[in-house]
Amino acid sequence: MDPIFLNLGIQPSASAVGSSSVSIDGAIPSPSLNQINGLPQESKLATYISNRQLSLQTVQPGINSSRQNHIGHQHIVSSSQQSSSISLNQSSGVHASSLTKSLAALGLDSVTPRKPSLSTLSDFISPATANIGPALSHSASTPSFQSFSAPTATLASSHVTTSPSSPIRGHSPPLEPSPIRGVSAPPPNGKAPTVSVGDSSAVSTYQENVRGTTYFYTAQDMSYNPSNAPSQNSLLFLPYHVAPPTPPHIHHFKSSTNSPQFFMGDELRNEIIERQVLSMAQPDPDQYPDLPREIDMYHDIVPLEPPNSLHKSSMFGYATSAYKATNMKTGLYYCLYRIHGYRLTNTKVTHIVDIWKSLQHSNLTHLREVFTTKEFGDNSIVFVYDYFPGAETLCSRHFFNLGLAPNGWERLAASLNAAGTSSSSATPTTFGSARPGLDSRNGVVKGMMPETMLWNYIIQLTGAVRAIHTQGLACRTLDASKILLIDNKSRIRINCCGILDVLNFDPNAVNPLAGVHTYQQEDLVNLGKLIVSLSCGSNLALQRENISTAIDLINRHYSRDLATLVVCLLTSQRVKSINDVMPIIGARFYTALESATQRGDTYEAELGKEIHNGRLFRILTKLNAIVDRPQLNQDTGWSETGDRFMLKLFRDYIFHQQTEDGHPWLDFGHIVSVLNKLDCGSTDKVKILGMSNVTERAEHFNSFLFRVEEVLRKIVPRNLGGVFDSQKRCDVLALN
Ligand SMILES: Nc1ncnc2c1ncn2[C@@H]1O[C@H](COP(=O)(O)OP(=O)(O)OP(=O)(O)O)[C@@H](O)[C@H]1O
Repeated sequence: MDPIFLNLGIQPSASAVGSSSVSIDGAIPSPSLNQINGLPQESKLATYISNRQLSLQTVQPGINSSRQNHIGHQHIVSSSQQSSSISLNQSSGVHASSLTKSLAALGLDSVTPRKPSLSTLSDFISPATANIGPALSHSASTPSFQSFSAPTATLASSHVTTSPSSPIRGHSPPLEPSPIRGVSAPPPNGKAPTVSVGDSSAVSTYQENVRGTTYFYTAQDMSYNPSNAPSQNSLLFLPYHVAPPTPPHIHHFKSSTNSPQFFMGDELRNEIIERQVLSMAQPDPDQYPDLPREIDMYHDIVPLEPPNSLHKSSMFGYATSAYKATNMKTGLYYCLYRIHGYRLTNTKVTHIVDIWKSLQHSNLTHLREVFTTKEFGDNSIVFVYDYFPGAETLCSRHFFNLGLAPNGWERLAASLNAAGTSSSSATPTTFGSARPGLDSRNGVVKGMMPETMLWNYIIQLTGAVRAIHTQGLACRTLDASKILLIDNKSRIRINCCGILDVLNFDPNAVNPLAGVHTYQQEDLVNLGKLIVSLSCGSNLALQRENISTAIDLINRHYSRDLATLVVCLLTSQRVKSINDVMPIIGARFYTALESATQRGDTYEAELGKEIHNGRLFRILTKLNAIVDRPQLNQDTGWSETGDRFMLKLFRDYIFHQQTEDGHPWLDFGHIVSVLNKLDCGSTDKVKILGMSNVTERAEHFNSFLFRVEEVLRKIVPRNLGGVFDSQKRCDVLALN
């Protein structure tokens, strides 16, 4: 596509009844410096706009006229204001056959060939990673020194050369932010900065004096030329943020839909929302009348188990309860795992607790701290773990949720008997359908876990156990009731590690960790038992009288590797170390790695969409904080009056457009495109027409942005700060 520079000119709209309009059109008047947008003469923005417009007029006439020959005529009028209207009006003889198409061209295509403005890529590509140049700005917060491109004429007046070793001394700190956002300016015409030849550390510096304050800029701050980029010199970067399509490697392993994927996929969104809702749930005070308000450094105590479910844990020998709680200092959620009626007698145990605290693995719930409390009315010891909203134990997922309990095991065993007990007569894939009495779907016998899922668990569990053993500890909680499934699919974490070490701590032992080797061997046996119980869908499979039937089932249903692994773990031929399991897992590691990588890719693609959404939301928040405040009519800082009225017109330009025949015109692409132009401070122009109290002029997107920022800088501490500060997540808005 030919280079197109939007040149938005004044052209009264035929259907514009009101007194003002914004139109996209041809010629641009060249405003004098002190007329520009009512900005003070010394304003960098005023200087920049003036020079930019002059240079556009002198340098680009051919481009402007050629563009006018290519773009069809359009006329779209805003409906929101009787007194004002906004129109897109491009002078050309060609008829507007498709409004949407042409506007899309205005919004997106027109920008393709242009060199990037300094701020264009800043939100997403850091100079370090993208290698595309320095000083890319970010529009989400206060303008930074890096985001400023100095105006050409003013800066040309002086420049100095310095090096990092000779600090610049100025009247004011050199990093003072400029009000200009996202304006790209070429280096001063014909006045290149001085650079010390042969001294690679030298930095070219410009200085500008405004009302007695000296600002210093490096050449890198002032301009960015992609041709200077070492490895990207043949690329031009879009000066706007546009949402790219889903990457093909993601698209092809997801179910594709016809609708454009602007937002995160439903499945992932629902999953995340569900977890967020759960993590913020509060207990019903009627159901839990005795719940303490605070325990140690934690408040908002929420039980994770139903009321009246208290029972003695078979693993710990004490009654236990799990709560979600919020840490007072950090506001983070944790799981408080309480052991009822336990009195800690010796503090030497802190040594072991410290080792557990230092142990981090993606398949373990991290132990954060241990404390004792009497807040529950007894002596309790509380183990604080990371909290995973919606986590459920493997026991509840696989043993109770399949509709097999309580007689699942019996049914499975009976099915086996009905099918005959010869382990050599069936293959894992055909067994289910070949044997009467066994309900099989997709080659999986009901009640028995699919082998791929089993291996997936085994890989994660052995990874965690390996990390624990390497640390000189033993897990001791390898049981389906102490393994959490933390998503709806297959991510698991071993829970409650370290509790038995504390509960069974012998203060008189010479070496409290002396029994670790024995416990590690027990871990291996427990892993074998866990595999058996998961394969058969029941803990009953582990009972002495059932175990041989269970092994027989495994032999018949699963691969030889799995059967071998179980036998090795459970019998005397068992593996001596967790590392011995790795060769049996073999190439299945690749499968696990592959699916983890694919998942990572998917999440990254989803995250990419949300980056854009969050940014545009921020812009909209800012704009809407200013427009339509009639009660503040007397204050010239707001959109109902004077110069600020243009912000309201601009809002209409984004959202309230009409076709020539008066119908509302909505195009998501237009909205996204315009917001992106605003965000990056595009130099494209929107022409304001016939406003009663504002002279006709073309407005850059960056000057709208400047106005929004300027007003917000004034009002946020006064009017909005309180509102947003009271929100826990005010950083998302980053208004100032
Ligand atoms: N770190 C955690 N994050 C989120 N939920 C957790 C966490 N730890 C435990 N839970 C939840 O708390 C509940 C109780 O856990 P617990 O270990 O007591 O299970 P249990 O089946 O009651 O075991 P036991 O029979 O030994 O008491 C479970 O539903 C579990 O999902």
